Amino acid sequence: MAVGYNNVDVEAATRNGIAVGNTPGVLTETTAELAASLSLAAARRIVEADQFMRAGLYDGWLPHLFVGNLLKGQTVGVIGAGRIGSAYARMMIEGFKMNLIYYDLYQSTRLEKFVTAYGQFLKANGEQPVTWKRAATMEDVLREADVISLHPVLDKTTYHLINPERLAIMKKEAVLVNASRGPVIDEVALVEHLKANPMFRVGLDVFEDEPYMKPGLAEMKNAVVVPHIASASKWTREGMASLAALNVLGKIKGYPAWGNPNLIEPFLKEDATPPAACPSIVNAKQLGLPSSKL
Ligand SMILES: NC(=O)C1=CN([C@@H]2O[C@H](COP(=O)(O)OP(=O)(O)OC[C@H]3O[C@@H](n4cnc5c(N)ncnc54)[C@H](O)[C@@H]3O)[C@@H](O)[C@H]2O)C=CC1
Ligand SMILES: O=C(O)C(=O)CO
Repeated sequence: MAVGYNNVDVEAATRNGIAVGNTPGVLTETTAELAASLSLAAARRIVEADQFMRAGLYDGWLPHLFVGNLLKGQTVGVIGAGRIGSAYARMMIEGFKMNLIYYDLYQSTRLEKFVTAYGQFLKANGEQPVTWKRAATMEDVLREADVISLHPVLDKTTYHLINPERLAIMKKEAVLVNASRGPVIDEVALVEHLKANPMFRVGLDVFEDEPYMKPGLAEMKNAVVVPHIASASKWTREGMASLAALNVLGKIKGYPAWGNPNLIEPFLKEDATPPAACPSIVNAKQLGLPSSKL
């Protein structure tokens, strides 16, 4: 069960009349929160400092001990401003008063409106307003942002989206976070970049050859690594299980596909019968399945 389905050959499934279900929406905030956690952990060197403390190396406050990056007033870059990317952007903007630059194939009007409104609120309170920019190219995001989080789907257009050339244009003290899919980053190139740029930091939830890391990554102090736990909250995992089970049940019962997979709340109510529909079938259109609404 997952929202990402890059590991499924949807074309082959469609050719064989097989419906492919996924679990959108219930992972959005949980995954965005983990990306925000990785951003903070990398920017403020939390894991390094924790290891230092546990090793008994702390012998008093020092002005330069584990100095990291301040987020307030800096720029957050989002590549792939869909459900999760937009939720992450809102957290970083509202939580840390960061400015936004994003790159997506589509305009995220709702996100832009949110930043504009929040900027006006800050201004009305005598504070520096936050700003947003939709970048014309991914390179613009990489050049300008202080913290960059990757949230696109994995497909041919995003495979090794972060490569040696693109790493080279990022700021030397940037923070890069990936809670999308491992192969979005060329991990061998990343290890080399981390070695050459000790102030460059990453927070990774996903890896190119999961469950393995590329040689050298585990030794890098400027990398925070966690084992694909972005969606690991109880509410989310229960929601994923419910959506997956309701997709299967719906197919067995011959129900139509739900009309709007971005609006899955009716399937999650504990005190109500779920709609007679499959919550999210990604190849519903290609299979010619009828569509249902509330
Ligand atoms: N680490 C984890 O546990 C989790 C990882 N994921 C990953 O996150 C991905 C995104 O999930 P959602 O936000 O729900 O999907 P979404 O479909 O709402 O957002 C994906 C966004 O990527 C954009 N995009 C596609 N190709 C692009 C390109 N070449 N350049 C820039 N943007 C591009 C799309 O236009 C879309 O806005 C999933 O496909 C999955 O792989 C999702 C949940 C948990
Ligand atoms: O849903 C997904 O795409 C995952 O990676 C698992 O949470």
